[in-house]
Amino acid sequence: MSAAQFKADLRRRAADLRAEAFERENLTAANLRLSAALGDFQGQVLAGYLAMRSEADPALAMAAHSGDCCLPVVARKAAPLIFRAWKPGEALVPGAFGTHEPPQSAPELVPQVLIVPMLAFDARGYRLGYGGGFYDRTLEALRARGKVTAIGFAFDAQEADLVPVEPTDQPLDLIVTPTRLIWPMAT
Ligand SMILES: Nc1nc2c(c(=O)[nH]1)N(C=O)[C@@H](CNc1ccc(C(=O)N[C@@H](CCC(=O)O)C(=O)O)cc1)CN2
Ligand SMILES: Nc1ncnc2c1ncn2[C@@H]1O[C@H](COP(=O)(O)OP(=O)(O)OP(=O)(O)O)[C@@H](O)[C@H]1O
Repeated sequence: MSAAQFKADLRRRAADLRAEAFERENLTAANLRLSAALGDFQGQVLAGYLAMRSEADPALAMAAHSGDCCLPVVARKAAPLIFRAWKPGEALVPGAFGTHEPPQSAPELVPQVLIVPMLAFDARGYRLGYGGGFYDRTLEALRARGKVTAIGFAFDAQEADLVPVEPTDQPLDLIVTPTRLIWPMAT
């Protein structure tokens, strides 16, 4: 089975596991842990996300961040995401794939630290998203420009033994769950 097929299979199972975890997990605890981790990045531009489906919602940690915040915007398919400035409570407009995004009038920002959503992760820091390759392309482009920190935010139940890896996959620098801070092991 190819990594891509295996990923598609894992995606379906991971979505079910995440939905179950979403019902029982404590997002306040998770956000406190995320906020603590973001303490090292005060004053830096933070990219968060607007939680969809059963994603762990980072809204509290975004609101507590001391520094500019932005949200991802799908500029086009098979391209890196762009980011537009946003503060909790500000208006959003409908975007691609059922997302919501800041309006075009919001300035484009280049994040220095990102909270990254996902379906599954492993202890090496590899992650599985919805399959668009958006965060992989985005992190590749940002890392080519300079220092950037990618923090995965997830429920513990989203940990997989080994997420299948393709050459284009960009690993996470840190993963925050309601109970743990995971510093990915070198591969
Ligand atoms: N909250 C959140 N915002 C985000 C992302 C995300 O993963 N989570 N993105 C991360 O990239 C970008 C949006 N990309 C997305 C890509 C695909 C799907 C999606 O629903 N895919 C379908 C399959 C669609 C198809 O095959 O045509 C699915 O998963 O069922 C959603 C968002 C930017 N904003
Ligand atoms: N930097 C890149 N350049 C070219 N193709 C890429 C790049 N990054 C990812 N891809 C391609 O995009 C496709 C989807 O990637 P993948 O399955 O890793 O997405 P994902 O991590 O689940 O999604 P996302 O990053 O949007 O949350 C793969 O076929 C991969 O080959």
